[in-house]
Amino acid sequence: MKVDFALAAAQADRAGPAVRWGVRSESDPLTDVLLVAPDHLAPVPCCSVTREKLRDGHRTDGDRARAQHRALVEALRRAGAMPRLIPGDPDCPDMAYARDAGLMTPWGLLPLAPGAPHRRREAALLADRVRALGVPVLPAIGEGRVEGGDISVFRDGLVLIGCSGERTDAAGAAAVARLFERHGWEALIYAFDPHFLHLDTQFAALSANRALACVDVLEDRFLATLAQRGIDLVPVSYKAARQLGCNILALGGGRVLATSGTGLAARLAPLGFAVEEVALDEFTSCGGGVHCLTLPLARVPGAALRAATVSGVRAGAAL
Ligand SMILES: NC(=[NH2+])NCCC[C@H](N)C(=O)O
Repeated sequence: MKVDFALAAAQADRAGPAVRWGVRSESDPLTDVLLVAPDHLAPVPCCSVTREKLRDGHRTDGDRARAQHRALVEALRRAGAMPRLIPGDPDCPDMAYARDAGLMTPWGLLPLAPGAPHRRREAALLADRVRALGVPVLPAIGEGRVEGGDISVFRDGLVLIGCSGERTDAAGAAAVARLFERHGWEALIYAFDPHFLHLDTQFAALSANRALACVDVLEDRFLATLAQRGIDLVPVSYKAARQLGCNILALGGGRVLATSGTGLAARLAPLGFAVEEVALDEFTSCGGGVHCLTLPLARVPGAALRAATVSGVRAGAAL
């Protein structure tokens, strides 16, 4: 699935001024989402899950990865979100994890500063490609290291920032916190061990007051802080989290996309969530799931109706 810049620009033109770029939460209805084509996906021994898979003989099957990615794109489209697919780069084997090199804020895309050396080039590439879609791009983060998998723009006024010291360090976390605090948001920084890679492998929003959480791994102080903010947690085991079972994407209105095989659909149905599962083992074997593969560009409160009404037009313009 090759996508070039001319096509990206055409997508931008057809989207027109109707798109309200920006994300104020992890669970408002998702209307526009960026993905990076996985043509150059390869397992890099840069995180615990991938190291374990390589030890067990895993090799990426490119055709299978592309087919799984296409199914993810289709699931997003069916859910009323417009997928924007940009090309990856031959020197960036992890760039399909679109979440990590940039952060969509309420004020535009913030190019980040990945801590993993092999991912550093991604930030500038992503920023250029996102700009070509017509999305406002902010000045890049100036200090420290930050990856998007560590940031949860949880709900309007509250951002959570994971800080392992490796992918995201104290200076980078503080720089992101300052940006949000300048706009009157509360920013909470949570320090954890680099073994767990990113905050989004242990924690992900389901709604404005509920999240999936690997409670065995998250520290009690952080769990208490979440409880004080009125956030209820649905526990996920450490084994499930290693299979990216925490790494879900809330679509808004109680709809959720998850990696298949995690049993979340049955667990979340009684809580009123409709979970669609997508097979993504080519990607989970390289350490990332649905949340890592998607970078929301626009979430619009109350947009479900709009997405449903115009989905024919929007789908026609996508990809
Ligand atoms: N947001 C995420 N959890 N991304 C997962 C990225 C996985 C990738 N192999 C890396 O280690 O960088």
